[in-house]
Amino acid sequence: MLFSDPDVLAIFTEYDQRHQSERERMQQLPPGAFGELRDEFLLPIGARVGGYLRSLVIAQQPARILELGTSYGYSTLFLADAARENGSKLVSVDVDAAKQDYARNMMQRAGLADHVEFRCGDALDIIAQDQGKWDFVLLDIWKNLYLPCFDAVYPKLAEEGILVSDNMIAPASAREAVRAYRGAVRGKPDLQTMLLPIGSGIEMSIRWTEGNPKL
Ligand SMILES: C[S@@+](CC[C@H](N)C(=O)[O-])C[C@H]1O[C@@H](n2cnc3c(N)ncnc32)[C@H](O)[C@@H]1O
Repeated sequence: MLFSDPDVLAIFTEYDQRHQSERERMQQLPPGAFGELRDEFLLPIGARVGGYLRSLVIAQQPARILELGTSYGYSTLFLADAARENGSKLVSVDVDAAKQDYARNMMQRAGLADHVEFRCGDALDIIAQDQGKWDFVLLDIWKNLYLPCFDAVYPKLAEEGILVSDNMIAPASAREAVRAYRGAVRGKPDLQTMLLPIGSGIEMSIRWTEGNPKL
């Protein structure tokens, strides 16, 4: 079972049902129509990645978690549930206020609202405005923004902090942006990085700086 709390599980089931019906709708769209409609869809990380990230966060116990790309709150549900378990602070960022309102309502109904702070605005501005370090970052916004977001968030990734990015394998249309992102990540000598074949492909990068006494 993904969630033991029945209120959280009920909200996950709602997301899952919406996702199933959206998949059918997506398959019926005429070629080229998706681009204009993409904000109507959840575009979620999926249950396997969500479950993996929830376990990872509970195991790592990050003090501060940053989610770039709230959308309607599907991935937020997994991170907020883990944040509650740990007493971590989760900040979730999206430029679309209506989607965040939906996500906020879902987190309230799940009983997780006290464990998420929603920040609405451009991810690059919000990253720049926050002076603290991040112990866990989920990067899941539009793929052309992966590289600038990485450049902005990398200096703020804590020692032993984990950066996870979604869509490293699919969709194929994101490949070019993903390659540029992966190249930049691999250029940083203090990041250890692994591509995991889970869901649409996630990459996990951990900061281990030379001189860390654990090395
Ligand atoms: C793929 S969706 C996120 C899906 C979500 N993580 C989930 O699993 O349900 C990408 C999101 O990035 C947001 N986004 C796009 N450009 C942005 C920007 N410049 N700043 C912040 N969010 C942005 C979009 O509004 C969209 O909701």
